[in-house]
Amino acid sequence: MVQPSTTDQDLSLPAASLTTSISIVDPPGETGGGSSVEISQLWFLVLLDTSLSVVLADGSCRYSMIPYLNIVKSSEPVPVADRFRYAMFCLLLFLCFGEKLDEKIIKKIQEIETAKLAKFNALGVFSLFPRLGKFIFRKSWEEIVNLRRIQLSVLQPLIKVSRQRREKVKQENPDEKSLISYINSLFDLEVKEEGGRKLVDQEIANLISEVLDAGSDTTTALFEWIMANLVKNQKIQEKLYSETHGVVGSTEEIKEDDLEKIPYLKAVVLKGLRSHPPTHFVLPHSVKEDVVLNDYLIPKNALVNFMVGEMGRDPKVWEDPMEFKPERFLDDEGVEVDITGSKEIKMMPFSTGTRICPRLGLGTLHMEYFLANFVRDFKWMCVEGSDVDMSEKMEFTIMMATLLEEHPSPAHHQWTQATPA
Ligand code: HEM
Repeated sequence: MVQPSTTDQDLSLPAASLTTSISIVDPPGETGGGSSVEISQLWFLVLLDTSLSVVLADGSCRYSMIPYLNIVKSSEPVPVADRFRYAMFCLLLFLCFGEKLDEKIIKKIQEIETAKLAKFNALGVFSLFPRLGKFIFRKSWEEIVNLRRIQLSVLQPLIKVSRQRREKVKQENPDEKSLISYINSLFDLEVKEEGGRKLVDQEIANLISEVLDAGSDTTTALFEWIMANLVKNQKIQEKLYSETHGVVGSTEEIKEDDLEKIPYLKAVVLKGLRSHPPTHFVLPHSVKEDVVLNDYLIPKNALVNFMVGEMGRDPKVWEDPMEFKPERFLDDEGVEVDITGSKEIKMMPFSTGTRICPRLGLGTLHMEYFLANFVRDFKWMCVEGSDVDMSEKMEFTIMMATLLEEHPSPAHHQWTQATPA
């Protein structure tokens, strides 16, 4: 979800975490089984060797493979969500700046974002009412403001370099139609209400920070929930594997165009979005005029929110709502469900209306891409004798209460869940 800032408009949203033992074995139907080192290497490779979204000047969006071949060998269990979140940070920073940043800078930016969100979450319900929150939690608020200063000091040099580069390219070729990045589009933005002025660095830093938070935690939470469900529901995992394998085979890389050919993959992602939406509320909205709804008066400017989590789990709308049944999203013609709210609202993980998540397509694409690659390359299982703990924990998004961990072992590669804190 969107990064809470220190303006009155922002809020931080709830989240949850998981604990289980999971081992990776050969995909169904495959023979042989790589050694632990090979599997270990592949695991990290799959996480970090990822496609990056590249938006062209004509508005088209393409994925090009830009590898993050950051193979890590570790004998310690590694929290899966942390690795995934880092991979998302790499992706999103590339999207923002149009270039692969130095790893140290990526980690620094991530560290500041994480600290900021943690502080904001600590405000609890007062994050919804920043004016009050500022007053009651003065010290925490000062810390948040300080973190934002540090954040600006890290982002500002990057913004400066990008701005100079942009100006140089424009001078040399005013009709330049090459690759653009998010930051370049921000440089071109004009604030009409304020005489067409351009955005200042602090505003650009805020918008970049918003994308990082909105795009990393949401996707990470959803990924962890879907993987946990696939571990619990082996038949569904096998079906997903065979449908994915049927389209791409075992040797080829799964590309964006391939994802379109795997309706079952889309159904699995939709199922995850329905019963484990990363945020159980949207950002606060308000009505512009007094409105009467079902005999209730909603006064002008009153804050309004929606119980997104409850909607997707409503037994009046969804039979056996917590059952993992991706089939219910499929009909003879493929995937059948409207998640934008334009026809009906049975679930709204991305919200609806004019403030609907602006990167709904990108979020779904990331999820499908990672899941397809994960399931095509490995079989994910609980380590014998353990089960997945599906309790929820509220953070910035709804995470698993016990962290899912990847745990290298001499015999084979395993995942275990961390002991709940
Ligand atoms: C599974 C993935 C995602 C989910 C479930 C999700 C969900 C949401 C929701 C519920 C909102 C609030 C809308 C409202 O208040 O009405 C939102 C806003 C937003 N999301 Fe996403 N999102 C996802 C991925 C992403 C990604 C990948 C990006 C960026 C790369 C992104 C960028 C944003 C931004 C910038 C906003 C704020 C829009 C505004 O202020 O009007 N989201 N998202």
